[in-house]
Amino acid sequence: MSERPDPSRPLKIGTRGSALALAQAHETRDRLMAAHDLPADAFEVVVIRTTGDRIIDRPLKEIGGKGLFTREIEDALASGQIDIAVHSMKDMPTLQPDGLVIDCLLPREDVRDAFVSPHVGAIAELPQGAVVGSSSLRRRAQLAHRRPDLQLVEFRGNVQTRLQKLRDGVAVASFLAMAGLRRLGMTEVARGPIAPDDMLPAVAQGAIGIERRRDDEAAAGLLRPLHDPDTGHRVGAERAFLRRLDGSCQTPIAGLAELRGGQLVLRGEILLPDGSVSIAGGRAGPISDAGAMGHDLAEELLARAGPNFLHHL
Ligand SMILES: NCc1[nH]cc(CCC(=O)O)c1CC(=O)O
Repeated sequence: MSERPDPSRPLKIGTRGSALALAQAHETRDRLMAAHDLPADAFEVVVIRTTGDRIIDRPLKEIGGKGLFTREIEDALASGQIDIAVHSMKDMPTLQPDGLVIDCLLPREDVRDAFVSPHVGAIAELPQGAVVGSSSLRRRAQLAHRRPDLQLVEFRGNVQTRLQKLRDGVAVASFLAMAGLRRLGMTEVARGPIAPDDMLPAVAQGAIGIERRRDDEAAAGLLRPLHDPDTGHRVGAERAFLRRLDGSCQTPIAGLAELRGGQLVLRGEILLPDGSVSIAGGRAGPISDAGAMGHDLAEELLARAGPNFLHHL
C-alpha cells in the first residue's frame, strides 16, 4: 500500500478508445495493482478521443501534424483531467510538451511486423503485381524497395476493418505490428512475424510508455516499479535517432535497438517514400551511450543521403 496521490479518489488513467489502447491501459492498471497491492477500484480508465481517431477516411499523412493520436491526451494530462496517460511509444512525438515526462516504459513486446494475408504465406510468395494494403509510409516504402512490382493501396482502420478488406479482396496482404496482435490475443491472423532484417520495425514499436506531469511526485513513485530499464535504453537510442531525423509516423524511418551481450546494437534506415532509395546503417556501444548512438547514426545516414534526399521527406 502506498503513496497514492489522493486515496479518496481513483487514479485516472487516460487512453485512446481502440481495443488495443484499452488493452494497454488495462495492462498498466493490472501492473499498478500488483506492484502496490491496490484494488481495481483504485483506478479509473478514462477514454479520450484524438484527432487520429476522429478522422478515419483520409490517409494519415494528409491530415499531417505530429501527435495525431496523442495531443488531446496530453492536454487532458496537463490540465489534470487525468493523472497518467498510457501510449504506444511508436505513436509519440520525440519531444514531450513542457511539464510532461515519459520515464516509465513497460517491458517491450514483440518488435516485429506481421505479414497478414488470407491467401499468401509470406512477402516472397506474393505474385507479381499483387495489391498490398498499408497506410504506414514506412512499410509501404520498405515493401516498394524490395518488391517494386507490387501495387500499394491505402489501408486505414482498426484490425477488424483491415481483415474485412482482405476478405473482400481489396488487397491480398497487409501488415500489422506483432505487439498489437499479441496484446489483442489475435496472433492467429498473422502468417508469421517478419524478421527485422527483412523489414526493420518502426522506432519504439512494441513499447508502451506512461506519461505523467513532471512535478507529480506521487505518480512518479507509483510508476517507478513498472519501469523496465532495458526497454528504456533501447527505446532511448531509437528515439534519439528519430529525434535527429525529426521524423514522425509520417516519414519513412525505421529503427531498432537490441541488447546483445550487454551491448546496445542499433540499426536504422531511412527511405524515399516510393522505395527507390533505402539508406541503412548501424552502431554498437555501451548502454550509457544510447542517446549519442542514436544521434550519431542519424547524422551518418543524413550525410550519406545528401540534401536531395531530404527534400523528398
Ligand atoms: N500506428 C498505430 C499503431 N501504434 C501502435 C501499434 C501496434 C502496437 C505497438 O507497436 O506497440 C499500431 C498498429 C500497428 O502498427 O499495427
